[in-house]
Amino acid sequence: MKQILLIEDDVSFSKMLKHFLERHQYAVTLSYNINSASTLLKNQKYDLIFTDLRLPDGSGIDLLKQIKKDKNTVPVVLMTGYAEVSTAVQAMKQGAFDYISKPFNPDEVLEVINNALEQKATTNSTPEKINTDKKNSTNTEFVKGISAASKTLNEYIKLVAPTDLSVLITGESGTGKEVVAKTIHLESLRKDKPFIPVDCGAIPKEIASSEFFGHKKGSFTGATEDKIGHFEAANGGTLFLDEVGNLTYENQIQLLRALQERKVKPVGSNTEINVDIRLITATNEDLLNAVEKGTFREDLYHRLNEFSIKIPNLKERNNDLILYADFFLEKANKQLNKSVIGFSKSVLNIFLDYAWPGNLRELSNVIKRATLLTQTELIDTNVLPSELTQSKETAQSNASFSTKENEKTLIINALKEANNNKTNAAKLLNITRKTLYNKIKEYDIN
Ligand SMILES: Nc1ncnc2c1ncn2[C@@H]1O[C@H](COP(=O)(O)OP(=O)(O)OP(=O)(O)O)[C@@H](O)[C@H]1O
Repeated sequence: MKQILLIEDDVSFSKMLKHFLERHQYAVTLSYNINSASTLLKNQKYDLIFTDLRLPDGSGIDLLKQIKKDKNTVPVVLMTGYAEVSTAVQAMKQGAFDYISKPFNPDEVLEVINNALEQKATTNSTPEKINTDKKNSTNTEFVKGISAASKTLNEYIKLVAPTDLSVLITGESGTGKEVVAKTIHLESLRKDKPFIPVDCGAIPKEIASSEFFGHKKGSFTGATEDKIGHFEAANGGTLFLDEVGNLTYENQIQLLRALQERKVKPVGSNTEINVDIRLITATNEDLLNAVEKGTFREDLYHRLNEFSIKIPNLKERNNDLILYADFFLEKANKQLNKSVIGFSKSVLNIFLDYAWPGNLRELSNVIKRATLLTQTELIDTNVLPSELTQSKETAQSNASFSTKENEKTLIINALKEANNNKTNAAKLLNITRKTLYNKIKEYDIN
């Protein structure tokens, strides 16, 4: 029988909860303050800790910190009053498994407990809940989306990564082409070798061969030192050529030759160097069109395009938006040393309605700026750039219905994604479980 330590100073409420849990086959030990809970924790192992936020001798967060300090991996769930939700969210950032706000719905309690115990069974380490769920095992800053478009993308990445196929990544600016290239590298057998990104659009054509293949000291004016080229630097690993459509015809020939022969010769050298690289390229222009126009070599195009991946625009993966917004907020908080908790409802609606022409990069920038400007716990509309709020105003007259519809669809999708698990669906939507329950009722979702 699973052991739960329940810490709650409201005697009648704690007894009621204890009976309820015992009826559901849990063994419950009661404690009314932090002091006695700490003693109990020293002497016995529990599977779960359920603690009130406010206790007579301190806060549930103090206890949580102590538990984490002792490297105890027991999941901690906080119970809060409605007004304390923001503190509870902070607690989750400190490693609490979840929080549940009073008054409880019995189903909610059981669901949270099941989730916490399941999590405990599958992990031996402290749960860094939100982030580990979203990131892949290689620990890049790659958030896996949950929309259908993202799922296909993730599937392609997973399939192609362990091969040595050349990958051509296409997608609009800011959709994450470089992040995907890096993720492929990190999920490949070459992950311990270098990943060398090169922006082909930024290399003047006169020095492109020296950049790619290196040069010998004195081989041309200005060559004051030997220089290692990108191919050699990437040896054993992955070379990522961004904006590959910008290469001149002559550079394309040199590149093709190096890829075919797997050898490079630094400018001014007589010796060829063997190179073993995996090539990933990216472009936001239509390379096939360039091939048709004769500005991009067809043989090189096929050499680069052994496998192609198209990254969807952010608008095509609206269901991922809140997930990404949450990720960028966490990142901005860390970078700016702030602790903004989330977004107001109107901001989320604006985010969901906006076209995001600059894709994930624009979302990231908007959130970083808003985080910097926010003096309260939530990002509100007053810190959004005018292009977002203006487009909302013009859209507002005919979009209020679609916003509600949007919300309902988002909730249904999140529930589907989470296999009907309300806790996980609420997390995907970045709302509390309580709000999710209310909305399920409001929209009459089964
Ligand atoms: N899956 C993802 N998870 C987390 N962050 C992401 C993801 N995809 C993109 N980003 C972030 O979005 C921003 C843009 O990504 P990136 O530079 O890879 O886009 P890009 O398509 O290569 O852009 P460009 O075409 O302008 O070179 C970066 O800040 C990146 O960290």
